[in-house]
Amino acid sequence: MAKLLKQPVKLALVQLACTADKTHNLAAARRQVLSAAREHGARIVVLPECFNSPYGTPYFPKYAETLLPSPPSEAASPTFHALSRIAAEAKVYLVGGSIPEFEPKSEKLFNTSLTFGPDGTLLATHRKVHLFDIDIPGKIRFKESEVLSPGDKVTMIDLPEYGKIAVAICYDVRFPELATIAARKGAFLLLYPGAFNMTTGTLHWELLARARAVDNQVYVGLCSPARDTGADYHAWGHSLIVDPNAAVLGQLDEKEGILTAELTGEKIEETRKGIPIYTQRRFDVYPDVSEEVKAEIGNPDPSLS
Ligand SMILES: O=C(O)CCC(=O)C(=O)O
Repeated sequence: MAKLLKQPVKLALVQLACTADKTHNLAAARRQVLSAAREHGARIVVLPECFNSPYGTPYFPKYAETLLPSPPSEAASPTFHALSRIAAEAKVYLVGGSIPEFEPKSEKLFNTSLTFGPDGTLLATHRKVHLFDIDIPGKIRFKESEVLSPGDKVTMIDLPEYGKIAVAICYDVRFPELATIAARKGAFLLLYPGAFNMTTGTLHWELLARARAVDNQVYVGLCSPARDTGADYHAWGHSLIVDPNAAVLGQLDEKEGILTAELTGEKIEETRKGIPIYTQRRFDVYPDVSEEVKAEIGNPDPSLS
């Protein structure tokens, strides 16, 4: 089998303290990404979900930027241009967390992640596919779909010197299908900018990272904003990197910080050799039940039915 990860690579997750001031957030992101590259030697750097705004449905329209047609003007998307410049300055692959995006043609809002290469070119755009709609009485109610529309694709990105990675956003991590398709298409690393909360963070954050890793025998990184108890939404923090055997290589607490880990192809190969689920799958006994499920519960986005 061809090597999934061609050479070792240092990954950094930047757990940024995100404020209501976009200009401040972009300057802070630049400082931290440069530090991840220059002081920690990272070549892939990740920012958190909604890193340049507070997280919450009232904020999405207010902070949204227009990305299409691409490339957007500086006025339409200051964040697009800031991320492109930061990636080129730091000479890293930069998974730019996510930002609220406004698409003028459809007049829809999306939660969108932009990834740039070390020369500052845009490599991929991922719009959050699964919107965060939950209601746990007495704990948390959140309905992204009141304001946002979902994306519709698995996002794979080819990093020529290393191999393929996949990017998705926060609630997307709860859907094993997305991760497994990405892994089967050859991703060595699944990255999720995310902002879990104080209820589901304790319950599921680490569990989901480890689950996606053990399901697929690939590296997984979840990158959160730092917790701000003065904000409306209290992010869980605890950004973490998990290896293909589901061991946690490192995890931050709730404060601002940079987490790094060295990823190697040998670890993926050793894991898959020891527990060879990769070649033991029984596709002959896994029927595609998606049509039956859609017939029973409908499509989550009625516009897709
Ligand atoms: O899945 C969860 O519990 C949290 C998801 C979330 O915070 C998000 O999608 O932004």
